[in-house]
Amino acid sequence: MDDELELNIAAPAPPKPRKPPVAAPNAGGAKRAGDTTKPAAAQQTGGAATAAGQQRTQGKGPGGPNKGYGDVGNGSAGRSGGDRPAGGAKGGQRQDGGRDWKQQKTGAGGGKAPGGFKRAGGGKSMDPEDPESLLRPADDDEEGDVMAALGLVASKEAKLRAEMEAVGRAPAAEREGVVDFDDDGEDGPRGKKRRTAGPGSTSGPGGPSTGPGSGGAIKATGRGNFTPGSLTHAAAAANAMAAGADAAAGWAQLGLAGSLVGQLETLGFASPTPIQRKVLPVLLAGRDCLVKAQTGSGKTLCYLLPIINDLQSHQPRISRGEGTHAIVLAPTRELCIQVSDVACALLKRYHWLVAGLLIGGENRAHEKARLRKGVTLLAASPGRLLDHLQSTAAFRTTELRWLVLDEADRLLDLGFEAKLRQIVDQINKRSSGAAPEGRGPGGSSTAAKVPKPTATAKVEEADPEDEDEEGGAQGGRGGRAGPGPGSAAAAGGGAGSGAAGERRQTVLLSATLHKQLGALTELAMRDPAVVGFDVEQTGKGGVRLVDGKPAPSGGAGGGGGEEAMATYTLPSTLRQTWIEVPAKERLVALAALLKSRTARRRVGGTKVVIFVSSCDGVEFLHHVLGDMWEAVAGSRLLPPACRLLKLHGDMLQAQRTETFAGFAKEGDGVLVCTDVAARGLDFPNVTCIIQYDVPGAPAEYVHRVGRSARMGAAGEAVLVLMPHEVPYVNLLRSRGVMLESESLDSLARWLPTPPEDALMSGGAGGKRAAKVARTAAEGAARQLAQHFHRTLSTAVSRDPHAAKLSNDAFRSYVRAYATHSGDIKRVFAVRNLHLGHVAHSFCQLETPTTLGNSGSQMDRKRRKREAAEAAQEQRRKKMKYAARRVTS
Ligand SMILES: Nc1ncnc2c1ncn2[C@@H]1O[C@H](COP(=O)(O)OP(=O)(O)OP(=O)(O)O)[C@@H](O)[C@H]1O
Repeated sequence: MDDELELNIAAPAPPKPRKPPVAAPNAGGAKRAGDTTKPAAAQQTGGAATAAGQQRTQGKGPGGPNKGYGDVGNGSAGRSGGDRPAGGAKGGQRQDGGRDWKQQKTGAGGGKAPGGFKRAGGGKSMDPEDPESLLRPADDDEEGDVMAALGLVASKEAKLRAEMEAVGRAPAAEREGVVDFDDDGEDGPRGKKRRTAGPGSTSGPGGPSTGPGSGGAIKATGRGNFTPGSLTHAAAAANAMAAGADAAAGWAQLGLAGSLVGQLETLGFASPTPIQRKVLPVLLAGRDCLVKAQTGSGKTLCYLLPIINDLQSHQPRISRGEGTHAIVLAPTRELCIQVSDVACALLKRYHWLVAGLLIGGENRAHEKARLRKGVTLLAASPGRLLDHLQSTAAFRTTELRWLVLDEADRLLDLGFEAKLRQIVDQINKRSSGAAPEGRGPGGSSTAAKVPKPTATAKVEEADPEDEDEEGGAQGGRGGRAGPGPGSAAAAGGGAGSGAAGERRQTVLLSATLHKQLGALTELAMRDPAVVGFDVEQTGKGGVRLVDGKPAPSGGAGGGGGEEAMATYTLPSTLRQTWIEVPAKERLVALAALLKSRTARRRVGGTKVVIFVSSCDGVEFLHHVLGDMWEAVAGSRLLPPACRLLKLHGDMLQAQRTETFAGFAKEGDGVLVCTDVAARGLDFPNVTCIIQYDVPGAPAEYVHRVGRSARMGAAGEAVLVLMPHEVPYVNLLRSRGVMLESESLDSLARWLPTPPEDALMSGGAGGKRAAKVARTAAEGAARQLAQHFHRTLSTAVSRDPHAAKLSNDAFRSYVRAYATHSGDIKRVFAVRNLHLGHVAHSFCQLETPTTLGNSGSQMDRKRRKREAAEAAQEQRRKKMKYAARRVTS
């Protein structure tokens, strides 16, 4: 049976009974009656959507009734998907990469001379015009397959081109079940703040003051970037407002309560986006749902609105004492903060519903206290949630009705899969009345008396979230959080059945969701609707998701399989280019790109995000492009109002949160970051994404560039590639991602030039460069830039702090490079790196002969500990100072 391709995740799909919630003991909540139903309007809407033929429920094939799938939206039949990949655990990949490195070093004759580090041959040659050559195993050279694959790519390309031409810059079209928003045109006025308390509103602005943020459970205000009434992705809102009353009716027609519609208007969300129109009826009708939709298309409201609509409708009202009714899981802390902020804003009119946050890096004791009081809607990162599920007795989830996996493909990846399984297991145990370890059954009050597990205090240092982001557990500081496509397919038997599963609605969303079938089994979804996928009939009466073209036989090995075959749709307002840059010119090219992209200030601000593969890399660039640059060049690289910020997983949470909020509020700014900022973050007005270090799988590319061109705004993404990396462009193309090329020479006027005095003091080389500078020939710009680079490198080598940053960054870069997996590894093979030139781009005057220890897990932990100690010392000094002032 072709069970690898089929979604076999559903139990029979009876209408989900809503059990009357069981009031938590000692929670003070009166027993409620009649709270089991959804609002009638919601049900009607859901029904209407079904009747309208949007929804096709298939099922009851030979494989059992649990193969039923509703396809909402695009139902066109397509080709079957790819195979399950052949494993490719990260650890193995890394070892593999390590071997590459060692072999290369020894094979190249000791590696003393820079050239000695260059690849010592090996590896099958790739045809840059043939993306399929990247997918085949090295020994697969059957001509028939090649021609077939090329034919597929060519036809896919032709189709995409035709589509792009047809769409042009025209209004939004929904292609392949994914929504575009370019009908929203240019930026418009922001949504006016209107204080419209809808009919169902129970507490208007003047209502009880205990908003969701005031209960102690939320620290929303000022943390995230969501400020009610200050939508900066105003295109959709403007468009909707232009439609006037009709637009406002849009929310109500979907079946949302009047009070919620009123709050949406207050916040400036005048009408639903296309993806919201599709998803809301499904969720309001009580179904589970898988959603694949473009970055920046409004997926957050797709799940928050049905959740809030559901929670606010209960009579008698839900009380905090009942514990948590909805959990939203997200892979990064910042994304959790963002979701929690939006939830808080939407909950303003429902003071009895409380939103909160559980993320690594925060104080556990405070979180426990909040959980004890009760948090109705939780945004959580997996590690910290699991931690509390296992150790916080007062954390009540018996009433859990909603489980949302935002960026689900990332959460189902290797790094998170085990945690996710344990989370679902814990939730199911609790919901079915079984007590978590060390607790008496059910009763929270009993449980609350259980002595605090001693392990809890100890884990304060060994933060489980260390392993969550940036592939920490595998790659350390220099590690890459590459998705292990299909990795979750190894999940065992479903754990999510029984009472818990029956009551719970589960939602999975991502711009790059694909078929992690095994892990979906764990989630026990029933009869989930799918939005944004193609589906097709299987020969056995079932239905399966179709996402792109099938994998060539034999697969890509390692990281191929399902993800390898996925195709993606990006906002048509996003201009995507790639630029080929030799390794040794990378840094000056980056400087030129930055200058060119920040030179002109856009209305609303100019923001650039630079993606780098390691935390060390971020630290190095932040120092060199900031302070160091100014010292060497005599002037700032960036315009005066443009701040340079950094964000990575090794920063203390307080610094991370500050940067996150700061960059969101900033008018102009440049953020150097790792992939910790690649998913879900909604920084307003990001005008350009620069991928300085290559992403891993195409899905990572999609999420990185998705930080720009959100909600119909214009944006740009530039991918910097070394010559040997150019075939990646074709790989992207085969996934439906089309890039134009830009040449380094087109940036000539922005390349840095050394100050005249530096030239004159630079010996014979400098004098020659000075002469070139005076002739001002355009072709000389790169030469001059090289000279500037040497001056900069000398300055770095003389400054011990900068030299250390440079060393660490170089090593982490090479380590991260070695962790590329699957088909990507054929393009980004570490043996293809000219290490001498790469070292040069990190301002090294000589090629390091050893990769040393930087980037190791231990090293990473040590640095984090040191940073924490330094911060504590600073706090201590501040308190001492404050105390002295008080006494004097
Ligand atoms: N109906 C709407 N009208 C106007 N703006 C909206 C609407 N819905 C969402 N937005 C805004 O659109 C932006 C993008 O939304 P959101 O972050 O939910 O996108 P997303 O699809 O989850 O993106 P990603 O895939 O990157 O996570 C946000 O600034 C949000 O406030």
